[in-house]
Amino acid sequence: MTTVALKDVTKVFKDGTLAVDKVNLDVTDGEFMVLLGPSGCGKSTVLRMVAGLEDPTSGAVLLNGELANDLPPRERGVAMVFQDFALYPHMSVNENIAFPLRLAGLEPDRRGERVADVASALGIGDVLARKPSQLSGGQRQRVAMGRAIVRRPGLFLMDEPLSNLDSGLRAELRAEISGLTRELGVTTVYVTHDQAEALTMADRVAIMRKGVLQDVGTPTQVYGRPATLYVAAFLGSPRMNLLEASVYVHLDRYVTLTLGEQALYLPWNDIRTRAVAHYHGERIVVGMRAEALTPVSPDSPGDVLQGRIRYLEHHGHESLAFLDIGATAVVVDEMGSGPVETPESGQRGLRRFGQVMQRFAGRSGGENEDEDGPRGGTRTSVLHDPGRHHRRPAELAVRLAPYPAVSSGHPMAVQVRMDALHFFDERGDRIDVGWR
Ligand SMILES: Nc1ncnc2c1ncn2[C@@H]1O[C@H](COP(=O)(O)OP(=O)(O)OP(=O)(O)O)[C@@H](O)[C@H]1O
Repeated sequence: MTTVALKDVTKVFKDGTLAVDKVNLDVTDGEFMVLLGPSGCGKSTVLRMVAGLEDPTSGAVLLNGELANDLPPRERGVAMVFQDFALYPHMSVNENIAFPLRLAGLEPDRRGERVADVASALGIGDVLARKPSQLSGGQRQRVAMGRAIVRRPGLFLMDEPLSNLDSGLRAELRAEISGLTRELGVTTVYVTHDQAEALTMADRVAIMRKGVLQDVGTPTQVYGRPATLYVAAFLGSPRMNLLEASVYVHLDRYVTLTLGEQALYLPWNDIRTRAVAHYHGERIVVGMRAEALTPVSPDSPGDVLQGRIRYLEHHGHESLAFLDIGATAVVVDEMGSGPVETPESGQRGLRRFGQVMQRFAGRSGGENEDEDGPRGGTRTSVLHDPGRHHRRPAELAVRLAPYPAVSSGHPMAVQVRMDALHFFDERGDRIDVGWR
């Protein structure tokens, strides 16, 4: 059995880079925990501190409830699998997998049995005599996995193990890896920047941004009830529509959410209305995923937003329409990576890269200079900071059947599923509406 606990773990590198900022996380026995976040957010540093390859600057790493800060890596009972899995090129697959057992002094017969078991579980039993150069990328990664599990570790640490593989193989291997670790009952911490990997493989997902843990929960929880605007924007494809809304309370009747030129109404008897009513006279962010929006005819009654198609994207199995609804979108710096505010750290360069990419994708209406979203960076308001550009005209993403008989410029109305709305305050934290 292995449990992992991080208590207020912080890592500041020698050059002053704050890579991990007071992270608290519990991984239970047998759990498959995925650390998810963009490049540079500190995921690998967390993993390396659990492995003992990096010392925390402050805070505690506990393994099975015991303080492990000073425990050497080899005494931690962990096996690591990296993105660039280094196999010994001169050894056969068999010898590669058996290597840790040889080091541990296991007899040849027992080694052979263990290797055969592992190889058959991973579907590489027929290539045991080959050298790594004679294997496909997927087979090589399976051998690396085999070498990690053959020692029967208490804890697997995997750092982007699939990122060098093509997408078909990734999908196949992610099912295999999560199936295998569950079968073995081994506690696993798995690092990725790929939300599909996280949502399909994890028992729970821990989402990081700029060294700060944003949210921890089952895939359903973090997708269905994101704790911050950042998590809301990071998870899901297409991205959640995040619209700036002004709140106005009509006591005992309803609450108006004004979205630019249009409005939605929350009836007073709706359980969520009271929580949102606290923001009377203020601006909040209303989140709506594409699945909460259904195209309807323009004269339909009810919770309907009117718009015009700005552009269409065809994805084969579906098409997406992006509607201009005369509202303002809140842009979260989801590409922002790197550590928390250290001026010399290249942060600005990374941001600028994000801006260039956004412009390249035709998605930027503002300059986005110095963006800082929720839980990370300088924690400024995402809504009320006149010196920063966090907004642009909203392009409401709506799902349509493949190749619909509409085109850019067409008017379109969408019915909003009011029970599927998400609300965030000016700091980007979820407004607790007392349900879900
Ligand atoms: N030895 C080091 N010295 C200084 N800074 C470092 C060092 N190692 C990592 N960093 C910085 O710490 C931050 C977190 O890095 P880390 O590798 O943990 O991120 P990550 O989320 O795993 O990113 P990626 O997915 O790109 O590997 C980054 O800004 C990185 O540049």
